[in-house]
Parts: sequence; structure tokens; C-alpha cells
Amino acid sequence: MTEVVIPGSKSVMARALFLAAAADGVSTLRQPLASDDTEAFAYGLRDLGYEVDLRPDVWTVTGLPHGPSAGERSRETPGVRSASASVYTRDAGTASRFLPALVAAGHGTFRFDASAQMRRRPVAPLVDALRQLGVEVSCDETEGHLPLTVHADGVKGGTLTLDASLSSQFLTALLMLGPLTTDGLVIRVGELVSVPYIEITLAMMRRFGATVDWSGDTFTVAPGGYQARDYLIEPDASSASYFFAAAAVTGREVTVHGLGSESLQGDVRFVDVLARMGATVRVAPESVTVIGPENGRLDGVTVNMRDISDTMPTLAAIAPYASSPVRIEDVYNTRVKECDRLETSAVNLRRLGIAVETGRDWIEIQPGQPQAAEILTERDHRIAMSFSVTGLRTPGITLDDPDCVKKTFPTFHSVFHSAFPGLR
Ligand SMILES: O=C(O)C1=C[C@@H](OP(=O)(O)O)[C@@H](O)[C@H](O)C1
Ligand SMILES: C=C(OP(=O)(O)O)C(=O)O
Repeated sequence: MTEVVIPGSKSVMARALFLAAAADGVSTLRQPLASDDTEAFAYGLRDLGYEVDLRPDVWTVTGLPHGPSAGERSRETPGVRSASASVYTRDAGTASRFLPALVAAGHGTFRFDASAQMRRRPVAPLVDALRQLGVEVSCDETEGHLPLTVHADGVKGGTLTLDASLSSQFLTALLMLGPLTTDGLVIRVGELVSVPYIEITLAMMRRFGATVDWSGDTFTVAPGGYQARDYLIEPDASSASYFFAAAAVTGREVTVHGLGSESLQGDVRFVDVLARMGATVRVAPESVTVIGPENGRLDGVTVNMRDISDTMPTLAAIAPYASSPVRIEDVYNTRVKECDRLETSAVNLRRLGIAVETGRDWIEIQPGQPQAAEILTERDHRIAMSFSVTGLRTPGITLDDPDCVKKTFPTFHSVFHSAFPGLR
């Protein structure tokens, strides 16, 4: 049995950094994830005037509370310390969506830019929602995309409607803004996507002292700011999926501690798909174990991955080893992530000699023995990590950009090949 130590959750880190920055007091984030996404977030906070101390085992953030909880606040000392700043959020969807909402509660002019990859990704629903709240936001080149500029002068609050069908991150950003407004927020939504990430947001907001309610299509957030706290970052369930998938296709046994039935992350449920395919899965409150079938034969499956779509590439990459087709459905929004993941997964599976069909929001993969080929990662960390699993049973699979894993898991290659020695 192999015990794998998985780094902290990128999603939990991004929320913790936002909440700590907005809180009244000093917060400590233990077992932090140090990756390109989380460093982009932390350095972005520093650019905005927040004090952020990064050490290997703990990140410390000194909050600059906003709104009424900060008591009487002169305009010279708004939530964010700087009255103007330029922030570069690299490839990070969380920093790119969450930080503009944070600064909206402050006072000043704040410009956000990002990598070409992130500039391609949508932010229009967030921009529209901030404008409904009276926040002056301009998209400096292409409407609905970064770079953008926020001319902030605090947010009174009130009721808004949000299109949350393309990404849950817009809703997370607005929810976390809610306690920083004078009157609180009522957010009306239609169709939701990636709902488990909303549940992470609600849980963490409450842990940092906020009052938030979800009833049907309405989220209600009270004013009152946040309280600093000591926070232990749980391991990243999406990062763990590659190790669980590797166990499933190699007949090995893998255990990850710190993840389990008490985890905040929906992507833990990826192991339920592996169980449906024939793996043995044990989920305890604080650990998950996956044991692959000894003969390496997995059953095909049809699965809706709307809630756990970051693990769609993981499943697609091991699908050829199943004895019947694997069909993944209801994952349209994977087309607007780091790359068009449905198309990129299909292109790479075909490069491996595997028959694949795709539709607007689905992909169907036929069984087959992959051939050696170079994977075109499109600089997408999840494509790189997913097809590394494929390579455990097919020597000669290489990556055109192995370093792109740094977005969420800089040590992936060393951890992965230590966990599965002699399989490459
Ligand atoms: O809120 C978050 O931390 C995330 C939400 C998800 O994005 P979508 O809501 O756009 O699916 C997920 O893909 C991403 O890796 C992290
Ligand atoms: C989509 C992802 O990241 P983000 O949206 O946070 O950039 C991801 O990590 O798969």
C-alpha cells in the first residue's frame, strides 16, 4: 500500500486568502499550497497593500476589514490599503474572479490583467453583477474579459441577479463580497454549475464568521465582515484524483490522509466513479483508499460530471483501459477552463490511437490500447497530470509542457513517480 501526501487544496487556499485579507485580525493558513495559482493570489494581495507572509508551513495574512465591522473608517484607510494598484493574476481563475470583488469593497482604482490563457476565459457575469451594485468596472480591451479596471468606492449592497451557469467562481466572488457591503447582499441565480464549490464557499465564509443563507435560487448574505482565524488547509481532492486513478489502472493500493467523508471538496466523489468501474474504494472521515482490480480490467461507465468536472480529464485519460465505452456528460463548462478540455482530451486520445466522439457537453471514449505519443497539454495542468496516468500502462507517452503542473501541483512529477516506481 502506498500512502501519498497531497499538497493543499487550491480552492480552499484561494478562499482562505480572500477571507483572511478581509477579516479583522491576523489569520494563519497551515499546510498551505504553494503553487502558481496561490502565489498569484498572495502576491496580488500584497500589490493591494495587504501584509502577507509566506513560509513553507504557514502563510500569515493581516486582514484589513471593510465596512461596518471595521467601525469608523476614514476614507484614507479603506479595506485595501492602496488607493490604486495593478495586479497580474497569471493563469489563476480564482484570483482573477475573486480579487476584483474584494477591491470593490475598498476605495481606489485597481487594474487586473492576466496571462493570455486567462484573458480568454469569461468574466462577463461577474462584471455585470458588480455593475448592478453600482461598481464602476471597465473591460480595457475586450468586453467580458481581462484586463479590467475597478473604480471602487465601497458597495452599499442590495439585490442582484447573476448568471452562474458558466462558472461557479462568479457566485463565490459575490458571496464573499457580501459581508463587506454596508447592507448585505441578496443574489438571485438561475442554473448553477460546479455546485460543490459553492458549498466550499458557504462553509468557509461561516468558518470566518459570516452569516449566509441559501434557499432555492436565492443566496442571502448579511453585512458584518469576517473574523480572522487559524485555518488548516485540507489536501487537494482534484490533485488526489490522479493517484486514485493510477491505483485503479495498475492494481495498486493508494491511500491519501486528510481527505475523506468530512472533506469540503466535491472532487473527493471522483472515487465513486472508480468504484462503479470496479475499483475497491474505502472512504473514512479523514482518509481515502483506492485499490485497483488485480487484472487491471475496469468496467466502462456513463457518468454526469457536472459537479466534479475538474476530474473529467482524469477519467478520460484512463477510459481506454476500460472494457467498454466511457461516456462523460454535462460538462460543457470544461470548454472555458484553462483550455477547451473536451476538445483537448479528444485530440490527445486520438493521438494515442483511441476512438473518441464529442458533443457540445459530452465525450465518449472507446476501449483500446494507447500507443506512445506526445501529449499536447495546451499548458493545462490537468491535461498534463491526467495523461501521466495513462503513461503508467503505456511507455513512451510524453508531455510537451510538463512544467505546466506548477499551476496547482509543482511537485507532481516527483511525487507521482515516487508513488509508482518502475511503471514508467
Ligand atoms: O471556485 C473554485 O475554487 C473552482 C471552481 C471550479 O470552476 P468552475 O466553477 O468554473 O467550474 C473549478 O473548475 C476550479 O478548479 C476551482
Ligand atoms: C479550472 C481550474 O482552475 P481555475 O478556474 O481556478 O483557474 C482547474 O484548476 O481545473
